[in-house]
Amino acid sequence: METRQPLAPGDPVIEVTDLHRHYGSGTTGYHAVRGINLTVGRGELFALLGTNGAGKTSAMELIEGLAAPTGGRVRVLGSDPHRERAAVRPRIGIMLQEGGFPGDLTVAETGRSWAGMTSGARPVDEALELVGLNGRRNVRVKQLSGGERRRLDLAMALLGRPEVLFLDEPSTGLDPEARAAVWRLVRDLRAQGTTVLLTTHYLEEAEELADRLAIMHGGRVVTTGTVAEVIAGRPSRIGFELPAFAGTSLPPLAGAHVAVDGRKVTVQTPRLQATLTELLGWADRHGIELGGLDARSASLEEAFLAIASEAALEAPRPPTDTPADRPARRRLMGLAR
Ligand SMILES: Nc1ncnc2c1ncn2[C@@H]1O[C@H](COP(=O)(O)OP(=O)(O)OP(=O)(O)O)[C@@H](O)[C@H]1O
Repeated sequence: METRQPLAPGDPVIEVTDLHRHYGSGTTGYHAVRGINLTVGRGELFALLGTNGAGKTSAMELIEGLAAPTGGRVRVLGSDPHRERAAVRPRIGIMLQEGGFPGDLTVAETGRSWAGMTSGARPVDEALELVGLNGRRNVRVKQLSGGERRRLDLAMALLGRPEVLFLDEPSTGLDPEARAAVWRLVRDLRAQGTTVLLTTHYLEEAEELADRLAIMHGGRVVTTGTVAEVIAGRPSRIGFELPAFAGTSLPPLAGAHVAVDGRKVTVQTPRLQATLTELLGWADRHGIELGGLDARSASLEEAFLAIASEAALEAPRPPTDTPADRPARRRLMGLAR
């Protein structure tokens, strides 16, 4: 009989040490994952972000056990997910970027055939209900909209009632309402103790959901931490337009960086409140109206763009031809037609 190690909240569920992935060999080979380290605790939602081609999917596949690493070590629920996949697979759920389920099967038939390959711990109807697809049970997969297919991919990942859920760009192609519903579902699953590793291009999604995140570039993790930690130290921004005849020059704004483009002014400052107070006091004293005044703390998006452009100066260049890696991924899951 299967024995499950009881895990306490926060116990490491995913442990990745010095992970490498190399595709091909010689001059045509490419080192896509270059020594990443990360740990995800039980019930934690960790988001893997990065520029296109940063190596997120390549790393995810190794952590999911779909491929063997070139170097380094992965442990999921204490086991090697590739070599000990029979032990790990029933306890994890994987939502691929494109599920690739046969188009001629109906939603319910897809659920039944996929349930046969999982522990079957969650009934098909319950999984379809969770993603709002119960009303589409008798529709063929090829007749589903892109967003509905995405939700079917998620429902299939939930069938085994997984302890660890891997979500590869889960809300791509979803309308705002469906995206909000997926976020609610992911939050509920996490609240029930499910550990989630997620890749996304939507920084808002990471901001909404992630307990911690890592930003990858050129196969490496360039930054990791909570959203607040990643944003910390990034300057806030004040933008406004001066009137045609301001009649006086801007105040010194200690510690801030000021860029003037015609009448448009952008101020970057590590001390938003102090700089804004100084600026508004100056405008008030001189009777100057600051047009379109906008002051905001650094967002994850700004932090991401700054980090990515800093990292791009040092990162290796990827190959120019795009390999057909996604079909390979479906094949690894046993889904290719
Ligand atoms: N099968 C393969 N053979 C050779 N190179 C590959 C293969 N699969 C991926 N790569 C290369 O490895 C790099 C990382 O790709 P990967 O798909 O992991 O990045 P990603 O961060 O998921 O990108 P995206 O955000 O665009 O999905 C890319 O330069 C890609 O071209």
